[in-house]
Amino acid sequence: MSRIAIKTCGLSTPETVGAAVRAGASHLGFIHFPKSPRHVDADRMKALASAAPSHVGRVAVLVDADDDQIAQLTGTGALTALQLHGGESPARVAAIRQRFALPVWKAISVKTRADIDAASAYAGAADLLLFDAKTPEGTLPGGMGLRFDWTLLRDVSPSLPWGLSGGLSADNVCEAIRLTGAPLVDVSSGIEDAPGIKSVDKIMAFCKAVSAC
Ligand SMILES: O=C(O)c1ccccc1NCC(=O)[C@H](O)[C@H](O)COP(=O)(O)O
Repeated sequence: MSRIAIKTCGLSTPETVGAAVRAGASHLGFIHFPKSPRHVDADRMKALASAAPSHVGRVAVLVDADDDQIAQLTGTGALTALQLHGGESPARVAAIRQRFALPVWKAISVKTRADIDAASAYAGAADLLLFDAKTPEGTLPGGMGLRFDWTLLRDVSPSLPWGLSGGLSADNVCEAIRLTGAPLVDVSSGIEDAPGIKSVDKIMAFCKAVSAC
């Protein structure tokens, strides 16, 4: 496994889960958001997550989900974390973390340095911040293959564990890590042939690139 943690996100088949595990991903991400081409329903998510070995993190990605939706995914031990990728406030993040007793990752949409600075409001509420590119109004809040200006993270010491996301691929991930010092990288579009269609070859290439950085 690479010294940099890797989350391969938007997995929806046993084949690509297996490939990510073999390639050395530290975390597997599953999207539960019907508007996404990567959406998996609760039963499928639990089956995919349960099939992964216990040393690999299994993260459910949700967008402004209510407690009933979250309850359908949790409680079986299949998941190890919840990633909140909508407009959840610090208070809502803290409430979800307390009610569901799972670590919570909060995605932070970044366009400017102010977006990064404002993420300190999640200290004490979230367990990890995932800095991702801000996406255009009316599109998906993540998984768009867009990157932000990585130099915005220079000289930043986030108050929480953190990761970098948005527009990463095997070709650019080492530059991203060099510029930001990210301890965790998250990828979706960069390991796909088309939205929602993961590529085993690209999963392998991404993880190999990270471990060679
Ligand atoms: O991937 C999706 O379809 C998605 C939909 C709604 C909310 C979040 C979503 N993805 C979250 C992720 O963690 C992605 O890996 C992250 O945004 C990076 O995506 P990409 O730029 O495509 O690598």
